[in-house]
Amino acid sequence: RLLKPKQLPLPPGPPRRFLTGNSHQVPKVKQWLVYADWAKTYGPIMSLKILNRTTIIITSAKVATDLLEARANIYSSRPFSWMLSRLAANENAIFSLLSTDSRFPKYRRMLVAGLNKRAATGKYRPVLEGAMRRFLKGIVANTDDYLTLLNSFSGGISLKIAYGYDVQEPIENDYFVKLIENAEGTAPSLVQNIFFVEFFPWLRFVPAWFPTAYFQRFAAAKKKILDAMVYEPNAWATKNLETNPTEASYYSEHYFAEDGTPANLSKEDAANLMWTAGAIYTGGAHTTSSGITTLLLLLSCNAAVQARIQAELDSVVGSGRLVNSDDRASLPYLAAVIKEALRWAPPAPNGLRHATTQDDIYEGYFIPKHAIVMCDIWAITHDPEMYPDPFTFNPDRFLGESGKQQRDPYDFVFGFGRRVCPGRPLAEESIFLTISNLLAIFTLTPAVDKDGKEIDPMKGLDWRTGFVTQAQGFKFRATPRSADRLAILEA
Ligand code: HEM
Repeated sequence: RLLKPKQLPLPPGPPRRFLTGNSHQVPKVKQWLVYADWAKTYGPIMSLKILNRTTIIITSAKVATDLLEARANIYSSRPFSWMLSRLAANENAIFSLLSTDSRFPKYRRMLVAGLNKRAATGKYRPVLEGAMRRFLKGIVANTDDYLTLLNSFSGGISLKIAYGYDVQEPIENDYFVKLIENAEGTAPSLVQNIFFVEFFPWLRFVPAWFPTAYFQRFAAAKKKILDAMVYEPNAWATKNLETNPTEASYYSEHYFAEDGTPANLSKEDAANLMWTAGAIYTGGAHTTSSGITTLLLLLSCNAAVQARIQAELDSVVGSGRLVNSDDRASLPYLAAVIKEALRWAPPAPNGLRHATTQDDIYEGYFIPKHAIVMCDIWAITHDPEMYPDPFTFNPDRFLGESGKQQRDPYDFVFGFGRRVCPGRPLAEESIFLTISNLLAIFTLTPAVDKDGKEIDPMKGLDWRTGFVTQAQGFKFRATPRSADRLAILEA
């Protein structure tokens, strides 16, 4: 007799407590390491119960491909959260938007078309090159401040592409750059903490002044931050386009009709534009800079890898000009280095949470409708079966005949199925341009202590917890390879 799906067991997981389930075990920091560790006991598909909600955790490429890709029709929604979606009013943002919402395919189409490779290497090329030059000049002035420089770099690209907005100097004081910097961690704080309103939705009617309604006041404060990131640049863009209609950006492309007059968008289309432009601004802000930070870390302590990249650059590009997008296909070693760095430290190690839209069965396990599905991308890119010796940074694994057989980590690092990152072409291009030109002009070495001894950047290294992680607490030096090369930056 066939069992009904609900009679099948959930995937295994750590032992649960009566009523509260696994709530006491939910890791607060570096979740990707904890889940990878649990997988050694419970296998590549696990389940947690947090009060009455099921979370499925995937830690292998096979399960991720079987479910998030092959069954994308079931696994491509986002979890509904009373705190994030409703009380902080973020349900229209693509990161929270349910796949069953009629706007979902529209948002995706707009973003995929707006951020594709042709756009990244064509109309947005001057934006990426300008941001790269600003970053490299900042490195000349003060290498120690590279984190601020990087956040301004990726924030600046997103703002220019999304709205046509030029960041103001000094960049770290720019209003919109500051807005996004201050918003870091806002959305995770609404979904990673356990709020009872998620399990007893009637609590949302408890007024904010009520002494126990801390969650209402918390959500209201976060709503202000999340709203500002979407409404304020949107208001700036519409106003700017009245006086500056030639500014090319994602926003202006939708705002004007083909004949150059305002397209008189319907209320719905104007809202879609506001939310998708907001997705470029927020989605692009920390991810690319996380990838570049990892490369700075790895390159500064790998002289041999750097020397090989520089030799490749010198033979393909020479020393008389900056590297540009047309060179990318001729620089396979550099491509392997960047790929390996993103495998070694995926910027979004836990990805973004998916959710199911119907009951499902996988390998004899029951996966309920509305389950939260998390994929531990870090665990996959550190699977020793797929990437032998996974903790070693080894770009050679992607080169030569055996390199061709190697599974591409970008299949995981940018997420899955219908939710796969629409910003990937832009991210790849900006990382390539920055790292190639950095090494064309400078050589990186670890920072030195007061006695002139090199400090091992891996010692005392830490990683930020959040949707996007970033290496913290290391320093490096950037020495110009020659005065002539440095001069190209100013040309
Ligand atoms: C190295 C850089 C980047 C990495 C590693 C990265 C990674 C990811 C990942 C893992 C997801 C979740 C996919 C899923 O749910 O399965 C995602 C979603 C997304 N990313 Fe990126 N991303 C990067 C850069 C960017 C950039 C530059 C932009 C925009 C300019 C962007 C915009 C988005 C958007 C809008 C989504 C949400 C898609 C959806 O919910 O349907 N990302 N990204």
